Amino acid sequence: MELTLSRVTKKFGKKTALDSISVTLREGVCGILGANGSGKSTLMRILATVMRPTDGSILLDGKDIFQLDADYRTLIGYLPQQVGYYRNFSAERFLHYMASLKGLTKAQANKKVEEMLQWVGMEQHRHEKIGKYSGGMKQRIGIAQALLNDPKILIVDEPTAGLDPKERIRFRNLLAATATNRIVLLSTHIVSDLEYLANNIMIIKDGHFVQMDTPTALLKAMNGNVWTVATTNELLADYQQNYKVGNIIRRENGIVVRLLADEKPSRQAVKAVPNLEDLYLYHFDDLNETRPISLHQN
Ligand SMILES: Nc1ncnc2c1ncn2[C@@H]1O[C@H](COP(=O)(O)OP(=O)(O)OP(=O)(O)O)[C@@H](O)[C@H]1O
Repeated sequence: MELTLSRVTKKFGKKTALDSISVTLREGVCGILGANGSGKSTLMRILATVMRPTDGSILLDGKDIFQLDADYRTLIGYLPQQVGYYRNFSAERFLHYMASLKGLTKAQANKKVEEMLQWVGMEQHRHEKIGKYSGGMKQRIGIAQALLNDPKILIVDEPTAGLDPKERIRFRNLLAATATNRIVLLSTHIVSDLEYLANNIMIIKDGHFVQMDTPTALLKAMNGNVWTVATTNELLADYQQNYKVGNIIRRENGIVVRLLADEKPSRQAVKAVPNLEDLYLYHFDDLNETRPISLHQN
């Protein structure tokens, strides 16, 4: 199965949210990595056919998804960033409602709702109202509804935003278990979501396609660009001014800075093994703005 995007463009008035994206997606998890506002949700909405592109085409095995229409929609599962849950519905009622919208028969729905409630560990909460659920519980019901029709293409938009670490890991594990024999598209700006999950990572920036490759290949390309440097408080500002700086670790006898540089930034710098945070920092340069630098006290 192949989903082929050719020159997919989306404009909102003068704003170009997606600019001529061409890429082919195959089975496995593809993580779409981009800073806030880079166009991830727009791309997901278009792939879910909630929105049409201004230009370009998307073919599923050679057929236009908008022409396939309902035949395409029966193949997809979509968990949007914001789900309009019915707060007064219980999980069980909500899943039955979604199953009927997806065209499952009563017998199919009974079987699938039961299976999903158990799979996401919500069987004990099935009669409670969704309005009372935690963020993580809502996301588990969200992924359950997306999988009711056993979709061949699963689209999940920033599913772990706002979840606590335990729920995030739980959700990631659920997603990992769904990845065989489907195209799974997962948008995120949280790199750790992709570490264990993604077969491929697509990087988009300001609506542009930057690159797509396996995490291993993306990290290999950064070999020799990531360094750690033991320094002092006084010299820290210099490094921050001249390099993209990631984690700063404070130790009793000084500071260790992780930074990106094409060449050895100082005599005492030591080459580090690149990780996905470095990749994010390399492309987006806004680690310091979007997330506070973690100050580990050793
Ligand atoms: N309906 C809309 N009308 C006007 N502009 C929009 C609309 N939807 C998105 N945009 C703009 O398009 C750009 C891409 O937005 P999009 O929501 O796709 O980004 P994103 O990467 O998903 O961001 P986030 O991580 O914050 O959700 C942004 O500049 C956004 O303001």
